[in-house]
Amino acid sequence: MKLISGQVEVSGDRPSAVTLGKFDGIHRGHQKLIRETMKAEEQGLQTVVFTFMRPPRSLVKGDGQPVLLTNREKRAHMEKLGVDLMIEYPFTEAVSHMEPEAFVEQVLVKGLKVKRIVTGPDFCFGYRRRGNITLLEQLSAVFGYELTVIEKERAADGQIISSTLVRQELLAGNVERANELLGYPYTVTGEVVHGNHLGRTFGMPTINQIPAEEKLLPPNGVYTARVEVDGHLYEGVSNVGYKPTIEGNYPRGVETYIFGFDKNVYGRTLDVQLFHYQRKEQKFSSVEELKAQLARDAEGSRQFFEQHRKMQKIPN
Ligand SMILES: Cc1cc2nc3c(=O)[nH]c(=O)nc-3n(C[C@H](O)[C@H](O)[C@H](O)COP(=O)(O)O)c2cc1C
Ligand SMILES: Nc1ncnc2c1ncn2[C@@H]1O[C@H](COP(=O)(O)OP(=O)(O)OP(=O)(O)O)[C@@H](O)[C@H]1O
Repeated sequence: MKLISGQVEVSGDRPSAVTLGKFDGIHRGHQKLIRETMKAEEQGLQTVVFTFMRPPRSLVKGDGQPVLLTNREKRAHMEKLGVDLMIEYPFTEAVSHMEPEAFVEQVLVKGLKVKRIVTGPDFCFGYRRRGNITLLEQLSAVFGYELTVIEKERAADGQIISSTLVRQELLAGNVERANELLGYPYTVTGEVVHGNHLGRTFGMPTINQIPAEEKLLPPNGVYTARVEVDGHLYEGVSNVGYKPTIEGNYPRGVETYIFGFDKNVYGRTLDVQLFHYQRKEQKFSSVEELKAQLARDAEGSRQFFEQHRKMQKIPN
């Protein structure tokens, strides 16, 4: 996959099929849109995903709302989906004031040689979000591209899937629901850093990770989890939080006891997949109590995996 990041002037070398949006989370709706865009490969078009370097709303309103995917994680997902070109467009003052007609003509038509545009029905763009599918339809006759508007993907209960909904579910601790909407397990990526090496003395070595500041974390507590190391998925149990039982001040992090694993992974960047919220993070009155609870947490996680494997509910 080719990446163009932070450039206002973009140019594609081949005619393209383009889909646009923030794509935070790349949920099932986004995946449907991207797959639809990729169908144009049969007509010799390259698949382009046009996204902004950070959610436009955070700049417009000045709030730094946490994200489901960091830029780095988003790139990895796009690559895996088979996107040919990903554009991370800078959201500068000038860009936010661009009229939608100018954006279509200069960026999509002249820059990317667009022949097909794929969006959802509510896609808005340009100054004051005046650009919409009606305008894209009108301009398709002028610039000679085809517009495909796809219906919104829904959850099994009929609810429309959106990044906002996934964020709400995760913040409420509903990891299973979030995973259903995403179509994959919510994953936290981070470098493995040194902890206090206390876990080892309990017979439960853990990996400690401090995720990117902007990454949305579910509520502090214990989660059934899986960690990917060298292409292998290891089951385990994670704690999200500050470990209040242990003296000292710790940043909010993710700490995982990986079952049957004792390789040295310090300094490596690993993915932790979350499946199920088990309990709140607690301040125990002694390390002994914490240790006993950790054994129960691990057992809870093992049981979850065993039951869900039987129901074939755990993805490979
Ligand atoms: C599954 C799991 C649950 C945990 N739950 C708590 C908790 O409720 N309260 C707490 O203070 N620390 C909790 N911790 C963090 C432990 O305090 C930590 O694993 C232990 O201190 C070892 O840390 P170290 O790797 O820095 O040595 C939990 C850790 C894991 C892996
Ligand atoms: N459930 C869905 N099914 C199909 N397409 C979708 C779905 N949700 C969003 N899209 C489309 O994906 C593109 C990117 O949209 P965007 O990144 O704003 O997604 P969103 O999930 O609706 O985000 P938010 O919740 O922040 O509004 C748009 O064209 C949008 O219409």
